[in-house]
Amino acid sequence: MFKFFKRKPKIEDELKENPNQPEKWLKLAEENERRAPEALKNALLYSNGELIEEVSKILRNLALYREIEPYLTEIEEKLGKDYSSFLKGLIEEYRGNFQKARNLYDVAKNSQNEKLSFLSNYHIANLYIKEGLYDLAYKALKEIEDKVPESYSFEYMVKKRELEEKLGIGGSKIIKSFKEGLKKTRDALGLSQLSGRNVDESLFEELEERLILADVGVKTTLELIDYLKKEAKRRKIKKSDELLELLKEKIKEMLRTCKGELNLNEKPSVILVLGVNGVGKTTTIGKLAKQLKDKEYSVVLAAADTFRAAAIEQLEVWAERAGVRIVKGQEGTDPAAVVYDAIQSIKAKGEDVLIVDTAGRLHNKERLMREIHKIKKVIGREFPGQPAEILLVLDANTGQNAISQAKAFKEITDVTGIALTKLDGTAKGGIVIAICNDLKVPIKFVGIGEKIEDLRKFDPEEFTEALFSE
Ligand SMILES: Nc1nc2c(ncn2[C@@H]2O[C@H](COP(=O)(O)OP(=O)(O)OP(=O)(O)O)[C@@H](O)[C@H]2O)c(=O)[nH]1
Repeated sequence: MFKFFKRKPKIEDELKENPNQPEKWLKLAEENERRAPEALKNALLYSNGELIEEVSKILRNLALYREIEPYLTEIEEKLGKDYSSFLKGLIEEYRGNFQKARNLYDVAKNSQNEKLSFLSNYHIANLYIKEGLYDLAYKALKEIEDKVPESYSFEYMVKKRELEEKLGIGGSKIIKSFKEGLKKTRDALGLSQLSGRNVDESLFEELEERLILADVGVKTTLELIDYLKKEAKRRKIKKSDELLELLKEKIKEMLRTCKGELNLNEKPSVILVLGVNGVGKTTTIGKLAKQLKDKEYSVVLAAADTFRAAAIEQLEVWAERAGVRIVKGQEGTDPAAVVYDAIQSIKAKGEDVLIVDTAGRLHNKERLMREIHKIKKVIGREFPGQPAEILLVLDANTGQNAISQAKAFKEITDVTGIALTKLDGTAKGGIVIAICNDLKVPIKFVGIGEKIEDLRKFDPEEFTEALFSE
């Protein structure tokens, strides 16, 4: 007997019979692209909005943004403005109108439907990421961290972790002491007081004033303000928070060009340290010696600032503190002779790093120039191509003066890196941006206190975040 084979009813027939099967409308949308827009609309309506996540995924996969538009009015009437705004947001995002999309998601993000609220914030965060506004993206993600649906949990976690990496937060990347160290500058800049304002001429003027007060320097300040004005116009930025985000990312971009590792590729590596008296040269040498020793380098100091006995003694104190050897001469000894002795000594003992302290009398430039050239010659004769690093120590408190000092030293010798001290004691931390932008010399270290551990490798993200974030 032939069993009568009942043809499996087509989805359409089943839905004709009973349209209230939202999952089936989804399936129809996936199988029949021509009917997909109407099917997605029905899936959404018959599920009373619960299938918004699945509907938006199919909409995105099939790029049916134009085709869904005719159904938005009915969706708004039956489900509400939050749903139609979210879908319009998807359409604008697809078209690359990020600002418009964000405004539409803003309407949907407070929806009663937790999933719709999550999706709207998630899309807002993604748009901020696309525009490089990482802090705002992170804030948007943080707002929804307890609303993440299972289907998004991995993707959400990865995105959040990536942002934490970019922003250098979480973990101990922005160390407390560093943030404290920059408190005076952060307070002086007072950028958080500019939050929630409209973007207008008075805001730009106030921002300009604060940047100059923090010693960013007129040239760099005007460059930054000019950039912000152009970008605010191009991106149609209305709120100060987005503008400040842009400023932060621009400063990071600027400072990244000044990031540099200490050059220790040779053995031994000779580091020549320059700087006028009082900037913190000896202290910085002590801190650096300790840091390198902690990294298993064997370090020797050469007291080639023989002009004053006090300088020799002071270096001895720091050598003691850091637990490293020191080679010195008598007060008044030829500095190059001290360096020669130090070189013979480390050649005999096979140490890794020689840090040479030099005199800091810039007022007698001719003499200083002769001294430094002679020292460099002795070093170069013994170790061709060295010194490996010529580190100029500048005092952040001296503000724009530090720049003229740096320019003077650059006339005497090439400078391969800067150590900027006393950032903790100054409200003029903006000098870091000015030095970077004016001198184009890598900033290798910043000093943030008198203690031996108060020397940080310069990290543009860490520095900028510490300037901006409370
Ligand atoms: N707050 C603070 N003080 C610092 C920092 N670096 C150095 N100092 C202080 O600045 C003063 C001068 O430091 P020195 O290392 O003696 O400066 P120098 O360049 O060697 O000066 P001379 O010894 O005269 O050659 C000292 O009191 C240091 O403790 C820093 O990063 N923060």
